[in-house]
Amino acid sequence: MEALRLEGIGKRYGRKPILEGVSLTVRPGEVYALAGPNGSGKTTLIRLVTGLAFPSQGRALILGEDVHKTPTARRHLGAVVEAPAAFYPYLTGRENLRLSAYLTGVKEEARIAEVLARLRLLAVADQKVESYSLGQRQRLGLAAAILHRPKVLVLDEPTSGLDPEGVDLVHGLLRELAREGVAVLLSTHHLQEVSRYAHKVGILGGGRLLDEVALGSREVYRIEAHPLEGALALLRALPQVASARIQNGAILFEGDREAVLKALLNEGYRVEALYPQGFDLMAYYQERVKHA
Ligand SMILES: Nc1ncnc2c1ncn2[C@@H]1O[C@H](COP(=O)(O)OP(=O)(O)OP(=O)(O)O)[C@@H](O)[C@H]1O
Repeated sequence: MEALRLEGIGKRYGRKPILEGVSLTVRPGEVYALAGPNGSGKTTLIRLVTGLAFPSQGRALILGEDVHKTPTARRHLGAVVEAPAAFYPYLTGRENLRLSAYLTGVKEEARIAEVLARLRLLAVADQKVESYSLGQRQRLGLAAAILHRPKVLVLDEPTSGLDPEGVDLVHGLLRELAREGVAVLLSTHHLQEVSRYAHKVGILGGGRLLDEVALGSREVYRIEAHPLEGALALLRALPQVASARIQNGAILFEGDREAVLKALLNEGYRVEALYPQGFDLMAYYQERVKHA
């Protein structure tokens, strides 16, 4: 079963539709990254998923329970939505986590030390939060979110405001948590970094989920064929080709290379090279958003 399921969820503020009919699923152990230009609705979607906003349409299910109808649905959820998360400034990091532990029913003190260590906060654990840097607060927010070992973790731009070391730490942690079976949904503007370990990327634009890219399953090839424009038109007409475009004097295409080669040679095109190419998520994203 999916850990997180959105069914046609949407939000309007007054008469203004912000999001419409967004459906997606995140399975245990999967990392789902939400991307989209500023104002495309990433934060709104995350607020809907975490129950901070009420949907105008559709529903959000965590382990099969409706977030907005069943208060207990959120017991499996860990989240950082407003970053950095709010803490009592006059308490230490450890004391703040003790409070979160109490509220979420975590009894072991050792678990607090464990998450502090995991977020590399042990050195400042007994300092008041008011003395924390922005990055330290961000990491404390994540520590509080994972304290009760949630099965679903939802994060709004978890790496914003972090230094490169902090960014690596957070990506490493999310990758590990996914390996441990946690379902992770995060929003990000850092597609390149996230694409190294995310399983799916959802692209938001114009209030809708424009596309979903399953990473690791895209077969992309570069082919040098002449004449180029005619070859591109031919590839685009082939049912075995999902997408094709020109880049630096060659065609990048996604699809069945045998079928492409056969079709080009049959039509008398000159093929000089054909080789696999890593999927360029950034270029794909820009293309997708441009035509939204
Ligand atoms: N409470 C609200 N009332 C009215 N409009 C809102 C409200 N909250 C968000 N919006 C509008 O919804 C749209 C989506 O905003 P949202 O913050 O979800 O986008 P985002 O993709 O997270 O943007 P960014 O990348 O800048 O963080 C924006 O046009 C914003 O002005």
